[in-house]
Amino acid sequence: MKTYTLYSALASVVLANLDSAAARILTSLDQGASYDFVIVGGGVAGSVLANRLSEVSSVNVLLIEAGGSPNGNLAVEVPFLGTSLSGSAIDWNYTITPQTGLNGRSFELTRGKVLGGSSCLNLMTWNRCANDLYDHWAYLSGDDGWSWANIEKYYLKTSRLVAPADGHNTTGQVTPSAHGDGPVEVSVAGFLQPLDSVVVTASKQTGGIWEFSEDINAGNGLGTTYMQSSVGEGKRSHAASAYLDPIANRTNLDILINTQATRLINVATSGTPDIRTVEYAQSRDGPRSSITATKEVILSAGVIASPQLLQLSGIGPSDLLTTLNITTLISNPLVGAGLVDHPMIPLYFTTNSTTTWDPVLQDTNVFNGDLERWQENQTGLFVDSPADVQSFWRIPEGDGVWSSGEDTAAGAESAHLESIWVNAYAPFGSAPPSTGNFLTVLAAIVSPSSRGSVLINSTSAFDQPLIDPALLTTPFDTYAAVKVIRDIKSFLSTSPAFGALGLEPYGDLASAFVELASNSSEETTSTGEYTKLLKYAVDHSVTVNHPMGTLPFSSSSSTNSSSEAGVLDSELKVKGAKGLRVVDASVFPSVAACHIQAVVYTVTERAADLIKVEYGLI
Ligand SMILES: Cc1cc2nc3c(=O)[nH]c(=O)nc-3n(C[C@H](O)[C@H](O)[C@H](O)COP(=O)(O)OP(=O)(O)OC[C@H]3O[C@@H](n4cnc5c(N)ncnc54)[C@H](O)[C@@H]3O)c2cc1C
Repeated sequence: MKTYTLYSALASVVLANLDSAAARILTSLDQGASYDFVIVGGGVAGSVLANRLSEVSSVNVLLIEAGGSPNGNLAVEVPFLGTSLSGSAIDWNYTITPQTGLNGRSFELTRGKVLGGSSCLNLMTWNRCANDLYDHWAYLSGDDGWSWANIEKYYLKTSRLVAPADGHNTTGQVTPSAHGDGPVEVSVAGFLQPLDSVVVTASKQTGGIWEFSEDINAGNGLGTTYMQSSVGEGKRSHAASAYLDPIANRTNLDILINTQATRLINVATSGTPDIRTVEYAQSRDGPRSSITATKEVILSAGVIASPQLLQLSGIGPSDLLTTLNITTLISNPLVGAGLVDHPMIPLYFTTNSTTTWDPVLQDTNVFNGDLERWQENQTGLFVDSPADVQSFWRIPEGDGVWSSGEDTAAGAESAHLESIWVNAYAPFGSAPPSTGNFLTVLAAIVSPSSRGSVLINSTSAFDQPLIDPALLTTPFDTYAAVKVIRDIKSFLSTSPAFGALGLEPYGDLASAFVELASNSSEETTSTGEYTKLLKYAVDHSVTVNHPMGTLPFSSSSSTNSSSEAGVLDSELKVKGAKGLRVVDASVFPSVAACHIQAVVYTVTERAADLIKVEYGLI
């Protein structure tokens, strides 16, 4: 099943060819080329590292990327078309394993295969998570450098607030002082929808868990807020446009595209493995070449490919490696374990509002008109991602679910649940209805307790590993799936602002919504609401595409067998190895309860300084 099918059929007509003409971009390396740092993967983390390390003119940096350049791909540039890129040539087109928590369903997991990585295909929501996420990471790793007080300066280096595409007055919609002066452009929506003010009014009317927050990036990760996105002047601002394009004239950075790292090789003849050689190829059966970094290799291939490459190189669960006849260099069962993603349940409602953007999906002429408007002067619906408002909230302390388990969130300002408000039918796995007006509420669990894995089942880097996010496999997560739907149902039915929309649950949701039983013991009978909502969640859950945590960092002193064990030390170096670091979404030591790209940018900004300090470069 395809998770993001939104207007993919229509958008396919506007996909342009990749253009890989930027300077310093290579398709093969010169004989005898030498590099201090070799970075594998040119996504969010790899692009930031390539930029920050090559700021030092005395070092030479090589960035190896499996995909090509995103330049010239209209669907990357136009924010509204972002979801059409799932399943395209710049997607790795992974499929997750059949999910036991979802009745055996499996579906595609989108990951960018292009310079800029998944930031070229994502939905651009810009959340940096609550301060307490970073404080929790400092606590888990014993490294105060990860605390918010110390990492704030790195967040401020990632991005800057710019005006929305329509230049409207954003007073009360965002707090400028919470933003920095970095390369990624961030803005609130430049073509606000009628639904947005309804949700904001409802949040102000209702308060409590729905309370309005002027800026979700100002420290507290809770409340209903105008969504900020990595968009500037109506165009997507991604890792390659923000961090690579401006430095195309640097002569100490080479970018090798359309080239896949196939494994890492130990250069030590004895003692601690020194893993500074990268083997690479341009096709499954093509010749293998290799390059050795004089200082270190940094793996930024993302949450799926980074653990895959470690396992292919003999770093991972020794049982698994033995089964595949791979010699174990470093035995660590945590390599690839701990995969966590945010489950998301789309809820559909019909509405009597005629101001939804459903016609864009229902009529090619309307779609083309909006696209032409964007092409003319970057205005109109297509300057934004399909949603402009989001809400984050917690399951309260007194809730019975906590009697059987610890809080799954990082702290009191980190959410358990989220809703994203879309002013139309946002299709996930099925075509949109050909007529009618709709509201979609995307209900997500952002602090789930389920943990899955990424494990190779072949010795080729060209075969996808087994990716099991283990969605909805814990009692907390199934409870939270029902809870998030119920909280949204209650918000919609109690806040007067929604009254004028005439909302009615649509499709399977209509039969899942039943009146709360007067006798709570009826709740879990086959006709009770709890059972019906859980079935709805099991049948309809997808993910928000936020996988993380497959190579967690940890206390530098903890060993692989201790309870605080991780794969990396707190400076992101692979434990038990020399010359090898990992920097990407794999490294998160606990679940981040927000959309995670800004967290990856922030982590990487710190990582770049850690590397510079280690080699006396600052
Ligand atoms: C459809 C979708 C929607 C999303 N929506 C949002 C959102 O709205 N907001 C948000 O905050 N986050 C969102 N995300 C998540 C966010 O984009 C990612 O978390 C982030 O990009 C991860 O950064 P990364 O550096 O870890 O990996 P990536 O950005 O994925 O980069 C990894 C790079 O490594 C390359 N690579 C992999 N293997 C190899 C190899 N063997 N050799 C060479 N190169 C290799 C890849 O091609 C890729 O370029 C979304 C993601 C997707 C896919």
